[in-house]
Amino acid sequence: WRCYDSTLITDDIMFIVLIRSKMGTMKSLLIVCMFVFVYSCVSSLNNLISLCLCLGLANSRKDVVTVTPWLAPIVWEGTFDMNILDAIYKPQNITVANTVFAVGKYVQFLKDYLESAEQYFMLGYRVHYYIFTDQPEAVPTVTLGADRRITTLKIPGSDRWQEITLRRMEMIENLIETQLVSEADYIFCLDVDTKFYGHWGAESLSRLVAAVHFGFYSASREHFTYERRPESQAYIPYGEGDYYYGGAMIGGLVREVYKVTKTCHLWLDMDKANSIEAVWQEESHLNKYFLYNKPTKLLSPEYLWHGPYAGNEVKIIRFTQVWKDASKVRPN
Ligand SMILES: CC(=O)N[C@H]1[C@@H](OP(=O)(O)OP(=O)(O)OC[C@H]2O[C@@H](n3ccc(=O)[nH]c3=O)[C@H](O)[C@@H]2O)O[C@H](CO)[C@H](O)[C@@H]1O
Ligand SMILES: [Mn+2]
Repeated sequence: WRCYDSTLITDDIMFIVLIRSKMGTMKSLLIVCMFVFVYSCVSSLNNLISLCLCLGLANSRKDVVTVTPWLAPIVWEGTFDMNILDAIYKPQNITVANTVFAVGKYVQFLKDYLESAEQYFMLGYRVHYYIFTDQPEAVPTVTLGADRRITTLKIPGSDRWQEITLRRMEMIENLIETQLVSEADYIFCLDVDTKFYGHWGAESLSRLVAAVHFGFYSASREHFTYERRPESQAYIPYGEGDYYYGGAMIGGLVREVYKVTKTCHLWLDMDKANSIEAVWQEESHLNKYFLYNKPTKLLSPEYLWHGPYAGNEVKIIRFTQVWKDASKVRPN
């Protein structure tokens, strides 16, 4: 059952890429055919499916990097086959939790968020939205698909937007601890000032999933806006760092995301005790966490974009920030 382990699939991809670059196309094709034959004789059907996926799709995007230096896939349009992925994940009967916070004026984003999620997010899977808000009465009534439901959780408001965004770590940690360990398999924690515009499905599932921030996917690491003050727990020195990840998306197995939120909550508390707030609040801490706990899958900026128009490499927008006048919607 190698398909369940993304790193093993990646091994296969690397093997194919390696022989294609070392030999001519005909020779490598012959070797691949022999390999497929031997492979199919000795492996399960699932292994063969995994190999076919790699043969067909591994090199289909030449304009973008599709694998990290630690061999985690970076998900771009054209690098995966939904039929194969659904054949793997659907039989597992998984439940996907989705947390979203709508505090103060941000409740206005809920309608579009939920309606678009119902059109594109994890269709065909059991989805449970958990909406944290200070105004449960303002949660819109949205028609949900079969096997999809909403739980509204009342939380206090705040007069600082930074406090609202960074407190998400602690609240998600508590939710997982008290409920989700027994209620869900995977979780995605997303920003609410957003909208889905395209398919977001099982290709996004893995043990620990991060999204490459749209502003930095082609930037060099010196330009990443990591926290640079050594006094903060989020500190990352110049010369270190892999990618700059967006705070608007944390995903993965419930138990893995629990570790993210617990650790970041601890670091946020330590910073608070030292009267320091990281430059991008919990996003800075998240970047520190992912530097030392590498995500097993990265979502390309298709999954965290910043407007309705696609870019050069971004051929499809799946999930995007919506425009907001921060001075009008934030409390400070
Ligand atoms: C695209 C992206 O990666 N965005 C991140 C970025 O700025 P953003 O400008 O995207 O932050 P933001 O104002 O959207 O706040 C993040 C989230 O906190 C919630 N919220 C915030 C304010 C408020 O009054 N009410 C409320 O409910 C809401 O769910 C919102 O989506 O940096 C923030 C930390 O500084 C977060 O890490 C965001 O996820
Ligand atoms: Mn946002």
